[in-house]
Amino acid sequence: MASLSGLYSSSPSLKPAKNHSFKALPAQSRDSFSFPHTSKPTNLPLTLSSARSVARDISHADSKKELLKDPDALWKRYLDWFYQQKELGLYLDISRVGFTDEFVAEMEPRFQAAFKAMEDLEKGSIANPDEGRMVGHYWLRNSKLAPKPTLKTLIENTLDSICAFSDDIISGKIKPPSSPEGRFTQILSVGIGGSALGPQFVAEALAPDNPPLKIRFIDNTDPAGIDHQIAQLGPELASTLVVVISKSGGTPETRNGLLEVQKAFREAGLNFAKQGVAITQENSLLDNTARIEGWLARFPMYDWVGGRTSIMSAVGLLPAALQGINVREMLTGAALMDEATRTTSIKNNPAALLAMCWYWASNGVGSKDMVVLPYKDSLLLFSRYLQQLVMESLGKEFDLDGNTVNQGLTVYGNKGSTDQHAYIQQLRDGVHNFFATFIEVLRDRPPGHDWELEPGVTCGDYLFGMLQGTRSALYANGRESISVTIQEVTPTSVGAIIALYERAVGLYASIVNINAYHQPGVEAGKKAAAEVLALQKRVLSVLNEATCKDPVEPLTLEEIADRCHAPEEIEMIYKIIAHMSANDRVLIAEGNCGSPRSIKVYLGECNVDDLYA
Ligand SMILES: O=P(O)(O)OC[C@H]1O[C@](O)(CO)[C@@H](O)[C@@H]1O
Repeated sequence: MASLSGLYSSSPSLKPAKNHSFKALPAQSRDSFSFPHTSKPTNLPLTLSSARSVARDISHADSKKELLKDPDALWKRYLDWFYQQKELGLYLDISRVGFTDEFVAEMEPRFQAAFKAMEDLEKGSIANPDEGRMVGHYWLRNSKLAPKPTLKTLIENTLDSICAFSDDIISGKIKPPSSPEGRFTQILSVGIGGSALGPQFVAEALAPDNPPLKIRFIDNTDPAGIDHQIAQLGPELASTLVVVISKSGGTPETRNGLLEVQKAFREAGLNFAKQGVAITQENSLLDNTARIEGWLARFPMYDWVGGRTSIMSAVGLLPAALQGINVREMLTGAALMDEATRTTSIKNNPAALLAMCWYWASNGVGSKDMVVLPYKDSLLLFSRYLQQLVMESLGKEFDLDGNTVNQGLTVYGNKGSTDQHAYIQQLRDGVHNFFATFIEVLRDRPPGHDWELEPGVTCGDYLFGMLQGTRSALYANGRESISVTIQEVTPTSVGAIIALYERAVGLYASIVNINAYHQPGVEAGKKAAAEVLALQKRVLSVLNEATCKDPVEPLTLEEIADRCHAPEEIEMIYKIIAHMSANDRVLIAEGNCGSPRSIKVYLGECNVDDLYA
């Protein structure tokens, strides 16, 4: 086995690399931040703007080379910008991001405005103007901040009822009606987006090896995926608590998941209502269904908590508590981080430091992607969780003044060191379109479990070495990185990093002047999907009419499109037919579906009732 020193010897040395593309001094205008800092082949003619961009890169690369040549200066930069939240044992290192003092000074007024906006938001301003809503996820971990006493009471009562309900489920006081086990053993969580990603991340990060209830997720309308989850439960369906989560209560994927699960319950002769729990806004479709059908329990979601920041509401807390995770500690960790990120000094505010680095690294226009690399298996889903938090919040067409800005920040990542054997080759040597965030966890294993797999070296030392080696290798090749360090993966530290990123996203949105709390783009896709399903119904009706003729009249795609009065939708009609035909639906497609021009379609049977519908 290679020794650790051997491992390092194959790493690139810390010498200045060619083709740096670090930034120089910040440009003065908003406009000048819009030049992506990708390295450009120098044999191509340079436009004025790209020449300016390259000039900034070269100038900054020079200062970076200086730092690389001078470890003392780098260490000083490390110490100068090192942030620590003592109570949480959380550190932030931004020394490997190349911002300058001038840049920090330039950002100061924007940050002061962002801090003020955040203060107003926490006091209950309408921080989501498009939807006319307050944004109150910070109140969930400090109910005293809620702008009205009724909200404070609601938050506290909900938390108490979550804890009491989960205690009763775990202890067996509340039993499934027909399970031989006599207690609930499984959770089947049905929800999507913010109604799944938080619970998934928390389960992966914090659930004990043998939780009182194991959790599974249906987070899509993929029938095979749903079947798989139900099949995996097998006879344990009888002891499964089905937690249906949807803030709006009308999301189609979640509704479909619920209907499929209810069908499975019927087929197994089980009473779904006695095992169903709803987490949703009062009087939503889901809430009304649960109330009318008499489900086991209902927990509230609030108008003022967005899906992607709902992890500290019943959405995240109930599934966590049912798995035996200490949700009050999660809330404490988040509250401590909230406190730390309220300071209006950029240098002492870890969320502001993150937002500032994101701005620097991506020129404030998302020109570079954020690669999130937790070196800890249990944090595997953090990047997926952040994808929604960051991209749904920041990916916006218009700014708050109505200007077209097409903002965003792309997030991806999986975990280290696994990714070192996948895409880190490109990060080190390939297209320079990213900055990295390392998440470091100092504690490798619970105390007393460690052992040395070779003299002086543990498995965790290797993981540590891989992280540090990758950070150095990236930096040596001009690739910027942030490091967030926590002591251990605990409910407190997980609560803290969630709160850290929530606040960083909010501040970043302010400094780029966008609404972080709406998602108009998602609606466009949902609307288009509904139109496809409406078109499918028209296609079926046209085909039914042709099938009911004597003799049956098989139709070409053109004929179907004409009769649907949608000639412009012929491609979609073809796709609808190909999909239905692949699924053995009533439809018969003569010819080869791979050759759209050749096919003629009719239905397997004529439905006379539909003719007059
Ligand atoms: O909780 P709901 O209302 O079902 O929504 C699920 C997800 O869908 C979105 O609205 C996007 O469609 C997300 O913002 C949200 O987290």
